[in-house]
Amino acid sequence: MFLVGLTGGIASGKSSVVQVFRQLGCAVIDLDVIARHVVQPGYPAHQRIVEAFGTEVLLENGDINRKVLGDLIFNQPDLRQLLSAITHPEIRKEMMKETFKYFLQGYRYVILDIPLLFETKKLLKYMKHTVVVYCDRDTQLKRLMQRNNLSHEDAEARISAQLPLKDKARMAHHVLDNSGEWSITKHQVILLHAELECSLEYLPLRLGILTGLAGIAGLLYLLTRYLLPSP
Ligand SMILES: Nc1ncnc2c1ncn2[C@@H]1O[C@H](COP(=O)(O)OP(=O)(O)OP(=O)(O)O)[C@@H](O)[C@H]1O
Repeated sequence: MFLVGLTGGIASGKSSVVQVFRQLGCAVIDLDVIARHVVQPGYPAHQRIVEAFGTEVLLENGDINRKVLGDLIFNQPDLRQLLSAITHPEIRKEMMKETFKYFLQGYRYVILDIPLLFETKKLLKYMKHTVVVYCDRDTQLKRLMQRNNLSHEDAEARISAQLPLKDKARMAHHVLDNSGEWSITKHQVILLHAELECSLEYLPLRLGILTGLAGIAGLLYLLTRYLLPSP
């Protein structure tokens, strides 16, 4: 099995593309969903956040108040780093668990939907392929204004706060150009899925694990056959 990191920019069409991959039967892990999951009450990261930032970051029902926490770390690199140090290992653990689950189910590749794949870079080394859902800036602006009911100025500000999509596209192995009709994008997704599904890059890990398991089974057999006293 191998990992495929998928990213894009605000309103570039990432969620729409992920939906097609899911419809094609692909395994998809959404890092945003995991990030929200690991800070739920009862999870270790939740407790550490309360210890580090105080109970003022909690809602009445005990959930983390993401807005308050976000405001607290805004422009405070030390606090932002502290929050990352608490949450990132938990997110990675959960990601590994989900990936292993898909490995056992026999998937050849798993898509990781990671909004900040190229900005944080930490997960890049695990990705065999990277995919950027791209669209030209005018289209991105128009779709963002329409979807979020934003003024031209607000939409511009949100797009400008991100790494330019053109730069991300330059860094990716595959670019899905979502500037045009949806049917054209959908066709690109189908082609990419076929390419990834045909790739033999899933074999080394699968063979490695199978060889490891066969080795352990062989060792256990030898131990029981020759080392344990016969009844
Ligand atoms: N090819 C297309 N033609 C027309 N509209 C599109 C196309 N692709 C996406 N859209 C619309 O553009 C908007 C943004 O798409 P989507 O929500 O998939 O983007 P996103 O990258 O997941 O956004 P974000 O990361 O900000 O949540 C949605 O309203 C979607 O319906």
